[in-house]
Amino acid sequence: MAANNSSEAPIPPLEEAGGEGVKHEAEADGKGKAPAASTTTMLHRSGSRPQLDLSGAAIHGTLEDRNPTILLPNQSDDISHLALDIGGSLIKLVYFSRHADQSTEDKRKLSTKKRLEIFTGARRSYPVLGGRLHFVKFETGKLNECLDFISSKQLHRGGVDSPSWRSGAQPDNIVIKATGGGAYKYADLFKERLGVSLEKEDEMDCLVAGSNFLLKAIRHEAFTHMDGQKEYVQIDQNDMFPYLLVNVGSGVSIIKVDGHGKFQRVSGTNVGGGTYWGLGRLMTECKSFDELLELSQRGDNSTIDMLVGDIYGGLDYSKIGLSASTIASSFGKTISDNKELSEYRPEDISLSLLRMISYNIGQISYLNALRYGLKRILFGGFFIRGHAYTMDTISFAVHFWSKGEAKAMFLRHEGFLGALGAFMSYEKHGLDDLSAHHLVERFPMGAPYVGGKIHGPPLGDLNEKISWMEKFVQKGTQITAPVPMGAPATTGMGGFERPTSKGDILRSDASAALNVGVLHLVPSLDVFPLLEDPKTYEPNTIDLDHNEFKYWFTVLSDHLPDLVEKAVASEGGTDDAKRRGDAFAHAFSAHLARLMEEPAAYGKFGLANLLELREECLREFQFFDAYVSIKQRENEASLAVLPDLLMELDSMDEEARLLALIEGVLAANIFDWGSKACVDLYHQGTIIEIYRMSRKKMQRPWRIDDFDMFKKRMLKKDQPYKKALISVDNSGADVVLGMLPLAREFLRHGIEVVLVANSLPALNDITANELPEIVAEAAKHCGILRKAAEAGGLIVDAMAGIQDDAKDEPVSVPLMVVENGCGSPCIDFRQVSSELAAAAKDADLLILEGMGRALHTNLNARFKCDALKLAMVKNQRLAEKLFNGNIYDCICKFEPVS
Ligand SMILES: CC(C)(COP(=O)(O)O)[C@@H](O)C(=O)NCCC(=O)O
Ligand SMILES: [Mn+2]
Repeated sequence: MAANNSSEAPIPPLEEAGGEGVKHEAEADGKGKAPAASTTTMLHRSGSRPQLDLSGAAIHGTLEDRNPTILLPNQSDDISHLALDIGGSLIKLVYFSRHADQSTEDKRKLSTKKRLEIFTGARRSYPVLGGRLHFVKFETGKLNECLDFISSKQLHRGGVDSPSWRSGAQPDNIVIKATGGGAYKYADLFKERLGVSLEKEDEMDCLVAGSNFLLKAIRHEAFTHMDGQKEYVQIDQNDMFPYLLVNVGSGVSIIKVDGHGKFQRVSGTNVGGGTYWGLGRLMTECKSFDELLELSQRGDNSTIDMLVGDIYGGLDYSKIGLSASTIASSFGKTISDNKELSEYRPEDISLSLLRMISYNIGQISYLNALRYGLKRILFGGFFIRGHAYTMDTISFAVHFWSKGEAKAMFLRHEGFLGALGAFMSYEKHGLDDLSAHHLVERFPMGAPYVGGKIHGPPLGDLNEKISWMEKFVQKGTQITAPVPMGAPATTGMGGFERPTSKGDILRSDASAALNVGVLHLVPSLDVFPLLEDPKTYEPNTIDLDHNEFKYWFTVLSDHLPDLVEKAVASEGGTDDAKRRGDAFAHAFSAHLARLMEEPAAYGKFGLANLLELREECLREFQFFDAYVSIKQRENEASLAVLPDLLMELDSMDEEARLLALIEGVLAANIFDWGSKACVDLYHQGTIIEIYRMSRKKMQRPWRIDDFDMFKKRMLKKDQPYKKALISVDNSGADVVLGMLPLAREFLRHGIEVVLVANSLPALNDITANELPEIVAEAAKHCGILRKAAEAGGLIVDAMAGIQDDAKDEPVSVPLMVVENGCGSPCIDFRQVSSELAAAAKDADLLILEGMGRALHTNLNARFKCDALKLAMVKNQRLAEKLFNGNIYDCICKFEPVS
């Protein structure tokens, strides 16, 4: 295991390890809108390269606008960057697709923007638009497939929606950024087949730029892998450097990274992925890298390697800390065995090779880390392929040699460093100052189905996706991912016994692909400014460990038929809707199955992510609002009884009213179509009957009951609240009979109110688009709401024909509605809409309502302003786990800042 010194070692070829059995891809083209991506500017790529064409730029908008839109008349409405890393074995593609133009901003958004003085892209000379970053790979041997892919999507011409494509015009001199040896080798072919020139980018530059980008912009990109356990590590953006980057391709490059664009290739080794695959191919009859890796799962290297115990008569050499199972000499046993190659099991050969090479890489990396005093070693490159045993072996070597001082880390996008770096080298993609909060990672329905004979996901439209899913289901391909996750047994300090494997099929490469989703770029997302400490903030209340996941797997699977029925009905119950419904159910079940196998498969995954995944899957099959008619029905029924409720409330004194209002919120939070228990309940009566019953049951003290503390603070005359952010939850009684009357009380106290609602539908949650209409309806019966809604720009014209019971009241504080940037039943305050972030700046009270936003997430979140968390617990297990309580318990948790 001699380390190569950089001065003597042959410079390894800078390409990736790989082989057959790898196709594409971790991408899909869901048509669902990303939350809150709102843009008005027209941008496109010019004919020659994907850059902004600034000619004829003009300011668009009024002069008072702080940050007016800049109209670029010569830009098309689509900008798409494509970059390639063409290695010896694999071609990696990274491309950016812009969202379709979403300039149709509704009145609410425009007036809110103005009121809150929201601007996007203030730090840039031009705004960056929302879009998606896709990661795709092909075997280099199947270059034609890659060219067909680029051509079918017209990626080299800005995508199929770009004007140049639609007009059929053939732009000349298109330049695509590319790195890797193939950028030289295949330049002519690209020119011939696609008419594009490849602009070569230095491979080291690209690796470093790609790695820096990932660490900076993607949350939980890096992870450690020890004894089968994956643990995500959040690297502090301000403390990223220095680190050692080890890119394990066909050969290995070792780079010391000191900053952005600041690095030095300090070493390398020619014993890398290519060596494993090359020797393996010669010594076994494997036809692909993956096959070889799969064999190692069942190998026993002690039949080939000379172990310490072989030399010491089965004993440890404890004086120097070597256990009997330590490999003394890789392949050493074969010297004295007198056996032919064919007499060794290919499984054992593969494992010996894998261990020899992985240890060697780990050791050389450690020595270089030691040489430069570095503690962090990041491993990338397609040799790793998300293969648990490879990662464990490398980690073990680093841990062993450094005596635990240095840490081996791996990257989820390990194979795409070069391609990402090439992508970053476009001068004006505008992505350099992105932060994690701008990127939302989504796992499209194709993700669980990579590998096997059917490759996916489908590249085209919805119909293709569905038929692909149907084909998949017919074939009955197993939805299992037996990536070995069991802890390999270690014996003392020396090394591992044979790896424990969970099955015979290795989906190493597939799992590597599964570990990355499509990155949705939503420039209008922000960190919520009232978070006490965004760095330590964790939205999920409960860790989704294996046990917990098992529970949620059952709950969500059981709920699926009902959800599909609602979704299909929401689309008219047509045959097409039924087909989509089936496809959705299969896609979501497959995700669940995949996560059941490996809970960390999609990065750090909590219940919030799981519930959001379900909504995203629905959108992917074009179910944009499964509960639309239920929501409408419940809104109407609730609005009909609202005047009576308001009258009843108005007859009470201030203190009694406040209690009735909070009781009302808790009682009405029962209308939750995501909870099995509640859905069962709905069969027993009308919405109004259930609401009455729920109110009657409101017995204090509630399971958490800070009401008195809240009342005291709320009614403090010398220090009234100024502005309350009220995050609402469900449609119908919840918002109409619960939250609106509470908001009205705040307005009555002269407190400005901002209602915060979902950007996209999720179950029966009310959305920010739907809310103004409900406020307007309610305002017909209530002067306070009407004046405030008018002041907040929610109602533009005073409505005719309504009783004007508020004409004598002074000009009201405003009532506004903002969207939260989410399309999920939960909320992650690291990624909220810029609208909400702007509205939050001077708020002194935050109210979170509902199980999703106040219990599953944010129960333990701390804010810089007072916070009131209100919810009814509609799940027995959660009630027990969090509060040692029971289903239908109520939570009123008040957390004043001082
Ligand atoms: C999806 C939900 C979080 C929505 O609850 P809400 O925020 O509307 O109070 C909730 O319905 C839930 O946790 N359901 C779990 C499934 C069940 O208990 O049947
Ligand atoms: Mn809800």
